[in-house]
Amino acid sequence: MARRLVSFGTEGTIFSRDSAPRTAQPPTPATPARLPLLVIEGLRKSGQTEGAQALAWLELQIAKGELVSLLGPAGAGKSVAIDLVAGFLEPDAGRILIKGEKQARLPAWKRDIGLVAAEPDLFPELTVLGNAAFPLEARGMARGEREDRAAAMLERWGLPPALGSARPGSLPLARRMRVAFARGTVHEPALLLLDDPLRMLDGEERDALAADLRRLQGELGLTVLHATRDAGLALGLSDAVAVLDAGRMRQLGRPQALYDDPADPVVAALTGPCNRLPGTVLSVDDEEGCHVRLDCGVEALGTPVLGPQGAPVPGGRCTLVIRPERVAVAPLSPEEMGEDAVPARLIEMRFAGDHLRLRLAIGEGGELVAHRSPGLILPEPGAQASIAWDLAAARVHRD
Ligand SMILES: Nc1ncnc2c1ncn2[C@@H]1O[C@H](COP(=O)(O)OP(=O)(O)OP(=O)(O)O)[C@@H](O)[C@H]1O
Repeated sequence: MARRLVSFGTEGTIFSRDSAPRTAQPPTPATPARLPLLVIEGLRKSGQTEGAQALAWLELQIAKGELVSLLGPAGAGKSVAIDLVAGFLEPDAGRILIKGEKQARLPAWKRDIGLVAAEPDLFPELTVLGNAAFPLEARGMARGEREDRAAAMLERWGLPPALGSARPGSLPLARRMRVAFARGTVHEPALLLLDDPLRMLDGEERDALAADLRRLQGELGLTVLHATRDAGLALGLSDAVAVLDAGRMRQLGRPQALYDDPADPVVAALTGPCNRLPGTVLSVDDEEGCHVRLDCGVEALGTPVLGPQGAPVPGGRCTLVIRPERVAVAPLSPEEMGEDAVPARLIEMRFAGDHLRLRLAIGEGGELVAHRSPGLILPEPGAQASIAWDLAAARVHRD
């Protein structure tokens, strides 16, 4: 592996939105450059069972015109967070401010929000136009004006005027979701809450709606808090992403900073495919990086991360994290491949469209995955191979 210095300082915060050095707890909340439209401070909600935490800690700010995603697996607390901001649930602790106003004790219908959930939840007895106009009707707007505005908003979301008189039940799901987006934005809410609204769509329909959301967010100046389980969607759509796991926010950052510099192995796994290789730290050096003996016996180098558990220390347990696309693979001996290359054996190679997925055996019972572009010269299954990575691509986290 090419040796180059990527040292991590002790200043900064893992909750910074920039790819600043990773540091230990306690976290400092992210501070957007612009005045925050939404402020969430120390938000907490207990779960439905004794002692459980539905949301153990959430702290973030969203500036006007920004889209921030809550990314986490099923049960991470994303919907609970959205429901707390919407006013459907009362927090046990913490504060929510929208445009500087405290939201405590403000019922949902008085909050300056729009909401689109995973199910379109349209009113079956109303027409498409009636559904889209509903928030304006609830605010007492005269029929003519609200129908004009609703028709214009439906069109922005890609629904032609002829559909206005249809019942939502007659439309396919992708179009019903678009009606729900029109209904969620027609009253120009200060904050748009999206509880995984693309979850049930797939393929082109999903991509098209995601692209329209991003475009209309800019055109309408929407400020958005979006919840999703899908790392690709969160990273591709958002100005910033808050990674949630078991009710706790683990890291907040810009998409690329999160992907390149996850604060811990859990964030690494939640933000994209990664190899997590357990081992013991042999040495830590500013120039040479962190020298690790993996449990499979292979010695490897990575950049030490000063994360929530502290920095890796010699003799301590650690996890070396490396993204599959950062693992170079060649049908060569380690000597031919270069300094710090590791002998490997190809177990399996699978075609995955834009890349090939290689499973490789290393050391005694070790295994890792590499993604390589089709067209590269790669080893044959079972044949000799070597792998290598750049020091900056591998991260060593203290366990
Ligand atoms: N109203 C509620 N009050 C207290 N706890 C709740 C409430 N609703 C859900 N929970 C609990 O909070 C935890 C998080 O659930 P939540 O629905 O927020 O997860 P999620 O991240 O949105 O998952 P998914 O992606 O499956 O929607 C779960 O353990 C759930 O049982």
